[in-house]
Amino acid sequence: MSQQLQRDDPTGEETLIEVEGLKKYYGGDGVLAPPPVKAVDGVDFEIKRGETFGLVGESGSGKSTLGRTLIRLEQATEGTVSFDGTDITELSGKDLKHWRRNAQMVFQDPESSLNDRMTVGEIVREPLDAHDWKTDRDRRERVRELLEKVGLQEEHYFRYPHQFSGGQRQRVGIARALALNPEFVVLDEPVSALDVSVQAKIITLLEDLQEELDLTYLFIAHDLSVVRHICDRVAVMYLGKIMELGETEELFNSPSNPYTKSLLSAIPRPDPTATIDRITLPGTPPSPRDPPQGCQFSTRCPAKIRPEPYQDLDDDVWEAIERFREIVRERTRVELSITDRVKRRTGSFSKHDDIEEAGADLFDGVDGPASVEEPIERALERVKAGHPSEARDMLREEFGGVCDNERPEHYTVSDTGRKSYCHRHSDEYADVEARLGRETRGE
Ligand SMILES: Nc1ncnc2c1ncn2[C@@H]1O[C@H](COP(=O)(O)OP(=O)(O)OP(=O)(O)O)[C@@H](O)[C@H]1O
Repeated sequence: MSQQLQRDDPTGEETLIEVEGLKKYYGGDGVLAPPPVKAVDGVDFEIKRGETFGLVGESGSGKSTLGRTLIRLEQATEGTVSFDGTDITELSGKDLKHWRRNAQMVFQDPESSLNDRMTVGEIVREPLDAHDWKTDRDRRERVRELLEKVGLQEEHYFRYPHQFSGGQRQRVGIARALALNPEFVVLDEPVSALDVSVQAKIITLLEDLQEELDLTYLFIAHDLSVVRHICDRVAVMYLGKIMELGETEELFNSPSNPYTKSLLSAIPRPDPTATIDRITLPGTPPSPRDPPQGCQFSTRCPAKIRPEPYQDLDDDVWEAIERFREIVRERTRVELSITDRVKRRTGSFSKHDDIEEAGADLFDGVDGPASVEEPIERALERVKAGHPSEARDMLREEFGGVCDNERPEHYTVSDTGRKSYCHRHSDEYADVEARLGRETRGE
């Protein structure tokens, strides 16, 4: 049942960008370096010509990095990005410079992305100069034309960004991005920094420009209502991975992935009597330097699959185990000083002694079988001795199921080709709905 995301093309529309196995890691070079930050950790998808493709997810999930890597502002660590059939991760020198005209970016914060010492005319003109575009006179003419296109006036040419409102500055940013007539534009939170009334105007402008200039957009956003309004398809990211990808309305109306469900359940609804249960995620997202071994979402997933021996364990006990594992994982993030390490070696380490209390709080009044107590006790001792990573691994071995240990596949979950990254879509397990329904009904 597994397929790569880019293989299916139910719409038959033309592909502009095809992404395969794309990874972008930061750091991690050298023997003594800490592990790399896995900002984008293996994504596959395609963007159709003329569409607006949305990218959503919590802060730090890798959206901006993915956008930047698609247009070669970052060099991919692994994988390919084909633009109209050319693998742009391989381009260099003149070929890269020439290709850059095709793909541009509009940034979130028009305040800091525009050089305050240059006039608006100079800012918009800069890419034309850099690419030696036609003559001086043509460039000036082009800038005037662009200012008009984005709703600014000719007299704005000689003004400076600080003389403009946030919305006007973003118009300048858009004019600059369009200067070289790109086919593809990455819009990285283009309206997040603006007042709501201004947001609507900029969104309308972007839609009009798309229509007029046949643009293809990658639209990165936190605000899900804006995404729902503007995007044809959406990909939901978590910890460098695409959790679900599909047509916007369908994905918003009937999400399949537990992460998408929890993300969408947090949107305030116009009808307060609507019976959508809010899913509150426990814990914090793991560090992208040390992502979970199995599904990226496994440490917080409300639909996580339990291992066979614990299928019938009391829910309260299971919940306490999961929370205890979270606390132990948090301890693995604590950096130890040299003194701490010496103390650890001499057996006088006490920094993590409070784990005892946390464990007592969690398991107090919870009646678990001896088979649970014993591994918890062993883990407590390892944490206290200053080895939380060992405790974490022991706990995973004992209580970890398929979600903790194996990366899921992307399953096709609808007739339109929507994909979701979750073990529960396999026939072997109860589906997400069944599990979350049970959870919210308190069964
Ligand atoms: N140049 C860099 N060097 C090291 N780590 C980086 C760099 N750029 C991004 N990261 C890390 O990569 C991860 C993904 O960051 P990214 O900015 O792509 O996420 P995001 O989803 O766009 O978040 P936000 O919505 O806050 O912008 C984060 O952990 C971030 O700290």
